[in-house]
Amino acid sequence: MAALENRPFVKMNGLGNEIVVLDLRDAPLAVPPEEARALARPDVLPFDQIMALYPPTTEGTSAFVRIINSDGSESGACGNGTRCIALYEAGRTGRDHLLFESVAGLLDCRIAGAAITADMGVPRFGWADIPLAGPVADTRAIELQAGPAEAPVLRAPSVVNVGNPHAIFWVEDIDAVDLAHYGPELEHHPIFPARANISLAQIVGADHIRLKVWERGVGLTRACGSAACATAVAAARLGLTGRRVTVTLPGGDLVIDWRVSDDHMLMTGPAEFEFDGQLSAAMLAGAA
Ligand SMILES: N[C@@H](CCC[C@H](N)C(=O)O)C(=O)O
Repeated sequence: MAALENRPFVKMNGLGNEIVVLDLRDAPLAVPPEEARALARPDVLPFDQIMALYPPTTEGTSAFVRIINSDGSESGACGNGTRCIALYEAGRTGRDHLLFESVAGLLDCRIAGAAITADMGVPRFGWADIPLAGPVADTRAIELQAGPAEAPVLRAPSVVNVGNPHAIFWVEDIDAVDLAHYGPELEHHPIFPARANISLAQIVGADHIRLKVWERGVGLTRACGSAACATAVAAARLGLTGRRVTVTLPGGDLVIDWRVSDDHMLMTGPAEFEFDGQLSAAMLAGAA
């Protein structure tokens, strides 16, 4: 019998980032990677991330969340999924202030109408924090490029860890580069021992960035909240923007505020319920 058979699920999305919430607080089972991969098939229950909720370990928090990509790998952060679990838990409890634990730290979420703000913590910039394979002097622009050696299409990304690793390539026009082509090679580049989420970022103005993301363990997605945070802080570090920006992704806008008082990243955007159901043996075997 599949581990997750008969478990209820809730399908949600955050700006089109496809999220499945699995509330495992009453039966804390690990999510087997092969069951996640089977479920993610396009004809079964396609998702970008599973947000699996486990019993909390700290008083005052609702749950310990584990984040599973569609390839079965685990991540430390998922911004869009965080807003989804905040909305899910608000629906259960009627509360508008929710706290979750994650491997990357505490996630403090507040709901005000359609706007959900998640405190995504403090970014890390050290090469070993990203992690990179070896020391680099300045993580605002590292020596990495893609495309022909004599005329690279992408070069010198900023790298940031916001609970998960991100590389951000600054380009004139995000629509002029085929991210689906370069994403797989860059995600798996040996400079990133834990792989990385790969973004193309276009500075529109001091308070506006356009962004496309190739997510580690998933591929192209309509939105990535942690990439929006990573890009906002990387842009501010380079003096390309201020500390509060709107990030426009294919799925819509997020507002990122890199708070001056404590360097926490506050991400604001929507989340939506779609439908719910129960996982069957067939689904967990990859059958529609
Ligand atoms: N969709 C997410 C990011 C999910 C994790 C990522 N693919 C990784 O492996 O680090 C978001 O909204 O942040």
